[in-house]
Amino acid sequence: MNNTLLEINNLKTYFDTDQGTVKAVDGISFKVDKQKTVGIVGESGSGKTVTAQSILKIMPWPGKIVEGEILFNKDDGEIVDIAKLGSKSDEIRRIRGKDIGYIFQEPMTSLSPIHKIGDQIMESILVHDKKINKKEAKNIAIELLRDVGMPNAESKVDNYTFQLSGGMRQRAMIAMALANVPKLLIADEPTTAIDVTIQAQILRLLKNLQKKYGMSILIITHDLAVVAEMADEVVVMYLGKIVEKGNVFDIFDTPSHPYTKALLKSIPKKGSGKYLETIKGMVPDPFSIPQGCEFAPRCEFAIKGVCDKKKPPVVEIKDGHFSRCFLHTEQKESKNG
Ligand SMILES: Nc1ncnc2c1ncn2[C@@H]1O[C@H](COP(=O)(O)OP(=O)(O)OP(=O)(O)O)[C@@H](O)[C@H]1O
Repeated sequence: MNNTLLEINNLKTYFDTDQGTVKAVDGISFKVDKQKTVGIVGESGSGKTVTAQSILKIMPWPGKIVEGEILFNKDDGEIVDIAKLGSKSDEIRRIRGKDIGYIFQEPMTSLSPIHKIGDQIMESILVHDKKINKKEAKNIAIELLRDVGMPNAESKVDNYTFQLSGGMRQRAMIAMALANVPKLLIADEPTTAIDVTIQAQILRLLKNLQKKYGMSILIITHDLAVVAEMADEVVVMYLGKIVEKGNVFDIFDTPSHPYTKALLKSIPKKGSGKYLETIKGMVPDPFSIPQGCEFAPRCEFAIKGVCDKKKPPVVEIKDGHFSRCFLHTEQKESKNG
């Protein structure tokens, strides 16, 4: 795992509810290499957020990791399996605050309304680094706020969240996530709640900060345009499973899975003035998963008697480019079974 920061193997996170089991994440595997960006895309309900929550061990009740590994490569070369850590253990608290930073769609889930933003950033630094005193921590907080493009960082450090605009709150949350220079930044729909001009600024900012701090980023979005802009590697999820993964060129230039192709058709083309094609049908109810390929009921290429009957194999189309689809094996032998 020398060059790999995070390696997820066959992860399954299920919710046992009164109505049945929701297999929110159902056997996914992917890697995040050092200083690289991986984008996870998929429609609502595909399991993107639960994947991020599993990595941090913050799944809402009754979410539970039932199988698989989440291997995290620590500084000293030690590998920790986060899947095996207790959600309240000292180790996961250290990893959450120090090694993995996270930002969400809604800043108020990680910012407190009753403390000054500077105090919140300082607190996070002081908890994890006993050698730093308060004054130094405040200077780091100001520097971080400058880094994230907060105007008048010296005075904003003493503001409460209600005194900030939406874009500024987003920046404060990013500063907070970066407080301890994490090795991995998880960004779950980081720009969905803010307006389009600010979105582009925030994405550019994340890229610059990645260079400055040498971080890896795991970005979660339903917006393929964001992935095209940010990601080196792309993971496409549908109903808890990875249907296709590969590098950003594989996915955008030679997409293979019908679901990825359909998602790509739904991206607006600049200046084309064309209406977007939406993917027909709806994501199935998690309690009535199709017997065969999960996407078959919506797939225009589905083969009757095959795709609606059995689960498709994962096929490696070319080095590092995988697709979970019968269309590959119907014509040629699967390399991966
Ligand atoms: N607390 C919970 N109890 C039961 N099921 C849950 C819970 N949280 C999430 N799920 C289910 O897990 C599945 C995956 O949800 P998840 O939020 O990861 O999807 P997503 O791809 O992030 O979608 P979105 O883009 O809408 O956030 C969904 O079927 C969802 O209903």
